[in-house]
Parts: sequence; C-alpha cells; structure tokens
Amino acid sequence: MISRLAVFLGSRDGKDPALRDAAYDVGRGLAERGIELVYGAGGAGLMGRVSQGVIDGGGRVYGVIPRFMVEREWGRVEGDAGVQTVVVESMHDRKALMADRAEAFLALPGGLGTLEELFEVWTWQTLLLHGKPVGLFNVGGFWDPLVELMHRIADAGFMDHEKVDALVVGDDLDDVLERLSR
Ligand SMILES: CC(C)=CCNc1ncnc2c1ncn2[C@@H]1O[C@H](COP(=O)(O)O)[C@@H](O)[C@H]1O
Repeated sequence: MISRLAVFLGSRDGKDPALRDAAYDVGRGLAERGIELVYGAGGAGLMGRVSQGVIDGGGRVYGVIPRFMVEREWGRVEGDAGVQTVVVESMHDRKALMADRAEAFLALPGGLGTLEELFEVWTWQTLLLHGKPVGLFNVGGFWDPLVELMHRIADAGFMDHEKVDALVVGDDLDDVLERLSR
C-alpha cells in the first residue's frame, strides 16, 4: 500500500453537497489507513474538506503552497496537529515538490487548477518521466465526460487508448487505493 498520496481537488466547494462529503470522507479514509495527504495546502473549498477529514482522523497532512497564496491568505490556517506546511516560491516548485513526495496521484472533483495538476502528472507518466499511478476519484460519475473526451482524442489518433485505460478510475476508496498501490 502507498504511504503518501497527492490529492488534487477544487479550491471551491462546488454546488453538490455530496462532493463536500466525499472529499471529507476521503480525508478520513486516508487517516484511517495511515496514508499521508500531500496537497496544495489550501483551506477553502474541497481542499479544506479533505484536509479537515485527515486532521479529524488523526492523520498526516503535507501541504505545499506558493508564497503568493500565503500572502493572499489562501492557505489552511496553521496549528493543527499532524499538519506540515511547506512554502515555496512558485506554482512550478509546488507541483514539483508534491510530485516528488507522493507515491501516487488522485484527482477529486475540481476546476481548472485541478485539471492542470492532473494533466501534468498524467502527461509526465505517458512520457515515462515517472512511473507513479494516476487516478480519478469518480464521485457521482463526475469524471465520466473527461474519460469519454480522452477516448475521443485517442479515436482521433492523438493518443493511445491504453494511456486512458492506465488511469485508475473509481469511487470506492479501498478499491482505488489498492489499484494505485500496484
Ligand atoms: C478565494 C480562495 C480562498 C482561493 C484559494 N485558491 C487556492 N488555494 C489553494 N490552492 C489553489 C487555489 N486555487 C487553485 N489551487 C491549486 O489548484 C487546485 C485547485 O484549483 P481549482 O479550484 O480546481 O481551480 C488545487 O489542487 C491547488 O493546488
């Protein structure tokens, strides 16, 4: 089983309350399994929920946040037990540190920032720059249209279907973590 998982997810809550609960439950689930949450150290939205879940479960949080976000007070307020926050100079430094530290990556529902982080680690996987698994936590089928789009892109000859199939897609945490650990 992996011991450190990077989670990408919305800095907003979104409209569907089920997604907030799902993010919190993933956090609790990571804490229960002794898996460290590696994330962007945000305190708002689903980022805040997943980290709160880990903290409430007595687990470990490793947050990486660029200085400009700290200055705008976008980071999680510090002081909770089990939370380590690293301040870096740029978004690039943040992603590099998160990618180094994590043994696998999982995207929960989110927006542009979530997609940007997901696509970077997935692209780098296809380029064989790392061999770490990448997954989509597919709460309520949130990611189905993305998977469909990627298969259309493969149909059009711009990538291989096997690269889409390499993504771990699911909504059961045990199952997803088990497949991310292979
Ligand atoms: C108003 C307010 C408190 C905004 C906070 N904003 C943010 N705080 C922390 N990380 C962020 C923020 N916006 C984007 N990110 C990064 O991009 C992802 C979320 O972006 P988005 O909400 O999906 O597009 C996160 O995984 C995080 O690493």
